[in-house]
Amino acid sequence: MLDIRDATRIFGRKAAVDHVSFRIDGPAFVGIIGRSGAGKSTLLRMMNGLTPATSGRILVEGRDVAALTGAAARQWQSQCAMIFQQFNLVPRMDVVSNVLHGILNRRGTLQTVLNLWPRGDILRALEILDRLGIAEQAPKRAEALSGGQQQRVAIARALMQDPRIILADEPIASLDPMNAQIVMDTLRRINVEDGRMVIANLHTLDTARRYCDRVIGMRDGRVVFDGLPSQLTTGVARDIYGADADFNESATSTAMPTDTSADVEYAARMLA
Ligand SMILES: Nc1ncnc2c1ncn2[C@@H]1O[C@H](COP(=O)(O)OP(=O)(O)OP(=O)(O)O)[C@@H](O)[C@H]1O
Repeated sequence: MLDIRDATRIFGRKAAVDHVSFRIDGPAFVGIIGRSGAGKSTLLRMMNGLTPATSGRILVEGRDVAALTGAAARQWQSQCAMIFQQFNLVPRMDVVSNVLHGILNRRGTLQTVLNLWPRGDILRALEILDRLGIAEQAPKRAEALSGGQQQRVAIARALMQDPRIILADEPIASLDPMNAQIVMDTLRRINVEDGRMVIANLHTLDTARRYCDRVIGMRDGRVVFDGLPSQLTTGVARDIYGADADFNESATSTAMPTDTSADVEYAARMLA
């Protein structure tokens, strides 16, 4: 379904993404790992057109989405939702309006300015929030929510687009372990229950091992590992991260400590 061929992005004289090729058939959960600057974000942004490719092709069912412009590019972006580390919500706006913003580009300017939404869209936004366990937060301002709740609102906004692919750029890097687990469980549920492909840049190995069907390791813009989580040994990880012999992978751990936050009950339900 997604076939990346020789995708390259050059900034100045540096190749941030350097002749990357891989193919994903079907709705897999794929993790991309690598040290800071390896090219993970640039690759993700190339997939949905936020960063144009310098060369190469990104084929989705045979169509090169890297070559799209104008309305066709925007239409592809709506099928390929993106989630960011910093959530990218409108902080002073209520949660349900933030979710409705997922379909902003399908609406007229006047409706948008007046913040008028069809009843059907509002009900769908509330349904999605309910599914993600945060329906009771709908009337609150986004800025009043915890980081984990805000990331779930961002996921709800992505789902509002009804995307085929969800691209998550370090979705849990700003969260404590409990919320990180809730957000990853949520993404996994969407992947399994809806059959949507999820590609997530992850900064911790244990998360990649635990949630992904497949892991791609990047180093200096290139793919240096592409395999199953079980093949991601400490030696392989050391190679991906370019770390020396005293590489300690527990430093990249998000293991969950005992915690009694308000989200524990929801986490327990998700994990049951
Ligand atoms: N807009 C830009 N202009 C110039 N250089 C850029 C730009 N975006 C990324 N780069 C460079 O491209 C390289 C890859 O960056 P990228 O953000 O894709 O890496 P990353 O693996 O996602 O790192 P991190 O985990 O720190 O986000 C880096 O050297 C970065 O400085």
